[in-house]
Amino acid sequence: MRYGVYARKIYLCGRISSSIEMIEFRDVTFIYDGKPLIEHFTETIETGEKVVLYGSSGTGKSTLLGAIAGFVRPDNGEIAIDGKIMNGESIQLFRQQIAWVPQEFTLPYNTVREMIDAPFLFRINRQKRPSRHKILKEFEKLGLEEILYEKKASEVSGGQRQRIMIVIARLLGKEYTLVDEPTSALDENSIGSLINYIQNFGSSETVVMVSHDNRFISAFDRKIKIGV
Ligand SMILES: Nc1ncnc2c1ncn2[C@@H]1O[C@H](COP(=O)(O)OP(=O)(O)OP(=O)(O)O)[C@@H](O)[C@H]1O
Repeated sequence: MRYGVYARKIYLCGRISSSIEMIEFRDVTFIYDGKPLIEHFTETIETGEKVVLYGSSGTGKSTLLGAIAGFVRPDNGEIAIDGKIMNGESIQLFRQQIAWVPQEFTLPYNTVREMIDAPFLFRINRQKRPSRHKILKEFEKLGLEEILYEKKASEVSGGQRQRIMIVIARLLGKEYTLVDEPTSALDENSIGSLINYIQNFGSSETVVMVSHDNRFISAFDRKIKIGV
C-alpha cells in the first residue's frame, strides 16, 4: 500500500491544540508520466464541511486526498492551510490533526480490540480512551456486529476494517478525517448508516471523502467533481 508508512503515523499520532479554519488548493496541477492528471484545480474546504470528492476512475481523487495529508505535492500551484503555504514543518503539525482512512490498510495488531485501543494509549489521546460500551454503541450505529470487537484483525473484511477506522476517527475527535472510497461493497442499509454517521461528525470536524457511489454522493451538500 503506497501510503502505508505515513498512514500508520497519522493513525497513531495525537493532536495539537490549534485549530484550522480552511484548506485551499490554489491553481494546483499534478503531472504523472509527463501528462497532467489534474490541472489548475482551485477549491477551498472550510472547517466543519463534510465533502465528497467524486468523478470517474483515474481522475485523481485519491491523489487530491493524499495531497491534503501532504503525501503528494503538486507539480504546480500551492496548497495553503489558513492562508499559509503548506511546507515540511506545517504538514507535520497538520498531520497530527488528521485521521486517515484509506481503502486498504494493514495495521500491526492481532485483534480488533488492540487496533482500536492503540491510538488511545498515547498520552495525548488517553483522556479520550473510550469504554467498551461506548465503542460498541458506535459499532451499532454503523451496523457493525458486536462480535467483530473480539475478532482477529485478519478476520474482518476490508469494508468492516475501514468502518472500524471511521469509528476510531470519530472517537479520537480529530479535526480532519480523510476517507478513501468507504462505500465499496456496502449494501443499501450500510450506506445509509455510514451517511448518517459521517454527517453527525461534529460541526468543527471536517470530513473529506472519495466516493464513486451515487447514493452516497447525492446525500452530501458539498460535492467536488474531479475531472470532466
Ligand atoms: N505516484 C504516481 N506515479 C505515477 N502515476 C500515478 C501516481 N499516483 C497516481 N498515479 C496515476 O494517476 C492516476 C489517478 O490516480 P488516483 O488514484 O488519484 O485516481 P482516482 O480518481 O482516485 O482513481 P479511482 O477512482 O480509480 O480510485 C492513475 O492513473 C494513477 O496510476
